[in-house]
Amino acid sequence: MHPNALLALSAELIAAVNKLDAPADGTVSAFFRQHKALGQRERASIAETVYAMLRERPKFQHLAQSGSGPVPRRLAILAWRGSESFLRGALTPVEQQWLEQVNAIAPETLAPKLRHNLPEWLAEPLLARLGEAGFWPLAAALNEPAPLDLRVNTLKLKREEAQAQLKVVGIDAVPTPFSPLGLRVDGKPALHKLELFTSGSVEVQDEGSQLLALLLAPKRGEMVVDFCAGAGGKTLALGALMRSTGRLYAFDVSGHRLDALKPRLARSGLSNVYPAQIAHERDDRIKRLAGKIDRVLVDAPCSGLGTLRRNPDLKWRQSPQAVAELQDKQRAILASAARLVKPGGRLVYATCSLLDAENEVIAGEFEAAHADFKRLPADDVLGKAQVERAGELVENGALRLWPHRHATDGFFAVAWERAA
Ligand SMILES: C[S@@+](CC[C@H](N)C(=O)[O-])C[C@H]1O[C@@H](n2cnc3c(N)ncnc32)[C@H](O)[C@@H]1O
Repeated sequence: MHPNALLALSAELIAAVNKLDAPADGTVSAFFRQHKALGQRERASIAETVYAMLRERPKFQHLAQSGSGPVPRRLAILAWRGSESFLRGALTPVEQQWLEQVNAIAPETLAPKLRHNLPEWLAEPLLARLGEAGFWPLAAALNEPAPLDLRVNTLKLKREEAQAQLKVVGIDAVPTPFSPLGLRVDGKPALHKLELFTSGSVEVQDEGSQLLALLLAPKRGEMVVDFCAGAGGKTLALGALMRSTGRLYAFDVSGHRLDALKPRLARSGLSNVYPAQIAHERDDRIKRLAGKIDRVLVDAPCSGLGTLRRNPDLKWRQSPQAVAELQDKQRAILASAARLVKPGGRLVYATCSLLDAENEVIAGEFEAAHADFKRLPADDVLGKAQVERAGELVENGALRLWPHRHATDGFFAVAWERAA
C-alpha cells in the first residue's frame, strides 16, 4: 500500500476513536473488518498509531495546533508508530518541515499535563498517593504498551513445556517474575492459531490477573463462586487451581460476556465450571447459596484505570461521576457476595482500578461493617501459592500491583477469612 494511503487510513481511524463515544478497541476491530485487504503489518502500524495518539492525546492535540491540513492527519503524523521511512514517503515537504520543528521541542519544556497525559481528576489523587517520585514513573508506564502474558493451563502441561513448545514455533517467552503460572512473550506474535492455544494449554492473561486467582487459592473439591465472572479469565484460572474438581459457579449479570466464556471453557478441559446469568447481586440463586461457599471472588466492575496501557481511551471516557456510581455497585456486590461465604471461608474483593476510592475505601467500609471478616496478609497467602517475592506485591496486607513497579496492569485485591 502507498504510504500516503496508510497514513490516510490512520487519520480516518483517529477521527473515529477521537469522538470517544465508544470503546476504542471495538472501533478499531470494526474498522479492520471493513478493510479486510490490510496486511498484518499495516494493521499493526495503524493500531499502534491510534493507541499512541490516545495515550498522549493532550500532548499531540497541543502540538497539532501548529501545522496545516486536517487535524486527524496531523495527529496521525505526530503519533505515527510505523516505519519512519514509510512516513517520510507520505509527507509533503511542508509537513516534513513542520514535523522536524515539532520534534525539536524538548519534552521537559512542556507543561506537566502535557507530560503525564492524564486528566486532572485522575492525576491529582495519584500524585497525592504516590508523590512525585512514584507518580511520574507510573504516568510513563501507563503510556507504554503492555507486555503479552500467558497463563499456562497446568491441567494440560507444565510452564517449562509450554515455553519449550513456543520456542519450537520461534516465539521467545520467559517465566513471569511473580506468578508461577505465567509466561511473558517477546513481542506481539499472533497466537490464536497455535496448537498450544487452540488446545486450551495457554490463555492470554495479564500476570496481575493470575495473582488474583492465586490469592483466592481455591482447593480441590471446594464450592467456589466467581461472582463477576465476565468472559471468565479468572474463572479458568480458578478451575485449573481446583484441578477440575469441586464446583465453580461463574456468575455475571451479562449473558453476552458469559457466552464468551463458553468456547474458552470448552478448550480448557475443565468440567467443574457452572456459568449462570444472574439478574442482579441479590438474585434468588445467590440467596439459595448463602453460607455454603468455601471461596468467593468478587472481581468487581470498576473504572478499569489500571488497564490504561491496553485501554488508553478509558482515561478520557471515565469521569469522577462514573467512579462514584461504580462505588455504589461495588459496595452492593461485595455485601451480597459476602453472604455466600461459609464460616471459615475466604472472600476476595478485587479491582483493576488505580484509585483508592474503588479499593481501600470500599474494603475499609466493608471491614467496618463486617467484624466477622478478618483480613488475611496477602503476602502469606501468595507465598503459600508459590508466588516469588510476594512481599513486594503487598501494601497494608492487600495485593497492590502497579504498572511501573510490577509491569502488570494496576490491581488491588484484599482477602478476608470469615470467622468460624
Ligand atoms: C472486572 S469485570 C470481570 C472480569 C472477569 N472476572 C475476568 O477475569 O475476565 C466485572 C464484571 O462484573 C459484572 N457485573 C456488573 N454488575 C454485576 C452484578 N451486580 N453482579 C454480578 N456481576 C456484575 C460485569 O458484567 C463484568 O463482567
